[in-house]
Amino acid sequence: MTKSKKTRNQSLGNVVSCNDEMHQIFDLAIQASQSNIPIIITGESGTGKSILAREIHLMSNVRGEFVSENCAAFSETLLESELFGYNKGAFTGANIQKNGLLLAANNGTLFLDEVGDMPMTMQTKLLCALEKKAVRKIGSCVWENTNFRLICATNKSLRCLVQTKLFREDLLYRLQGIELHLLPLRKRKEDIPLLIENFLQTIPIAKQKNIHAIDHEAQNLLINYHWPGNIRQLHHEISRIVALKKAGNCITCGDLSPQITGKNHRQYRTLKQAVVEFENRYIQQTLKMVEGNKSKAAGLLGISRRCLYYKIGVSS
Ligand SMILES: Nc1ncnc2c1ncn2[C@@H]1O[C@H](COP(=O)(O)OP(=O)(O)OP(=O)(O)O)[C@@H](O)[C@H]1O
Repeated sequence: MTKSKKTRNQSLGNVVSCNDEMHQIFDLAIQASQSNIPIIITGESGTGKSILAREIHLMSNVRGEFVSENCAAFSETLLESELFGYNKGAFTGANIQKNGLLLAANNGTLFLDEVGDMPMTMQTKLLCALEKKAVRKIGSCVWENTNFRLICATNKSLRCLVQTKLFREDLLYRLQGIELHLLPLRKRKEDIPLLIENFLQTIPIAKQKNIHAIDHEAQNLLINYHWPGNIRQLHHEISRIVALKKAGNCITCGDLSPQITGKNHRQYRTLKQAVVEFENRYIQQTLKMVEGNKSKAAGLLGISRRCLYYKIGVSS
């Protein structure tokens, strides 16, 4: 019996989606959660890898904690002490003995985010710990048993990292029991209205201000935007809007960021730049139409050959 279930709109706990491909991923995640096979979640930054990992932990039958670490956030030595722990006196500043996260995750789930950024020496130590199901603290010669379900996430291709010798091939095989790939938001635009609705229900300030709707035009602008930062960016956009909104219960175009409405002044071209761009395009089209014959092109464009040569930067 799973604790978290797919709801009517096919969401998996807090992971919301109405996209068919994502539903297949949800089904796979439910199946995977009931086994102890390592899981690797791939996808661009902000596509929901961390929240899916947490849902898998909630659905699984493990009794222990969900312990999470971002492998890109620490220097090599810090990451080592975070993961493996240390004995008192193991290095300057080690005033107490400390368990690492591999021990803290015993009987639970260890989630290693951005695993592709893990330094090589740490990869070797991790592989050894996974093989032995045991860890040795820094400065200790005692192996301590630990048994956890491993979920890793990466926005890089581990196969490419293996080819460039930045990731151990044997560790890759050890990690990739089941791969769950999360689509970028631009490939599941049907999720945008559902996510907006979800964020309006879950962002506290939206509830406080009773902002519960979005008008059609504003929603269409959000659907048509390409979302390079994926769902994280959409979440920030909605959080920003509700925080700044002074009046009204409905989000409108005027509330959206300039990069979404296309009114980003820094990206705006002057009239002169726009005219030059148009002229160049038009001249190239005409030249193509007359198969490069400059006299014919000049005639069609109503300018002298000399002027045409000047405009396309060729000396006559
Ligand atoms: N399907 C979803 N439904 C609801 N919220 C989501 C969904 N996917 C992502 N989010 C929200 O988007 C934000 C980013 O998600 P998350 O941190 O899980 O992404 P990530 O892929 O792990 O990012 P990174 O690769 O940068 O670590 C979070 O606020 C999360 O709650």
